[in-house]
Amino acid sequence: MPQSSTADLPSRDDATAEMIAAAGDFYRFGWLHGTSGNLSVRLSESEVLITASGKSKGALTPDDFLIVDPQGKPASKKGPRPSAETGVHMAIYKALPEVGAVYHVHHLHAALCGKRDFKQGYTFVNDVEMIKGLGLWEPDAHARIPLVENHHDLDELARAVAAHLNSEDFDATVPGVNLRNHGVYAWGKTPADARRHIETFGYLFEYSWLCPMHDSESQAVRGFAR
Ligand SMILES: CSC[C@@H](O)[C@@H](O)C(=O)COP(=O)(O)O
Ligand SMILES: [Zn+2]
Repeated sequence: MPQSSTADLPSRDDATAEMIAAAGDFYRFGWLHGTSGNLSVRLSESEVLITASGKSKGALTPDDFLIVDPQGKPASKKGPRPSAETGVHMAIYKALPEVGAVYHVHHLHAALCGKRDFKQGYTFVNDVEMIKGLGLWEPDAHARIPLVENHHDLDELARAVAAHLNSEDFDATVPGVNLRNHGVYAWGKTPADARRHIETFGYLFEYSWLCPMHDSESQAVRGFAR
């Protein structure tokens, strides 16, 4: 699992604290109903700390995390089972060596936008201040938040995400992907970056769904000036 620098990677305790705090907030935002969602943080070139499968992410304790290797295999035979979607996390770390954290939530508006936009393959956002939360600061910044088909077979899902990240369509300036009828994955160099990106996607999907002239194309069609 090569990456540019391992110097700034967090300790297990710090990564655990970051994920418990982020997941608790995402749960209270209504993005992690039931046992949905999963979170991981890279600890070293060969270790990722990930949430255990089937836990309420609103009430995680340090025992609800385990270390897996780059293939997603648990480091210890004892302890909880890793997230069912460990393969998706590993596909992201493999394709994007600079990534240090991957967070996944089931955001309602992401699922709604995914249903609406699946044919075009992305949700288009522009003309909204919050786009800066993705690190896009140009005055005319826009983002095509990509949509990938969901698969019940989780190995197939991991392969679909890997194929997207390695495709010509992949735009590295947009730090996430929306899975059709499922939820959003966002990543970042640090846990704080991944958290900011998840929260920004949450806002952008709600805005896109709730605002009938949410992008410049829709504004033009409806005759709205900027
Ligand atoms: C609550 S069903 C959702 C799961 O199928 C999955 O998509 C999910 O997000 C949580 O799976 P988990 O194995 O707990 O990490
Ligand atoms: Zn999920």
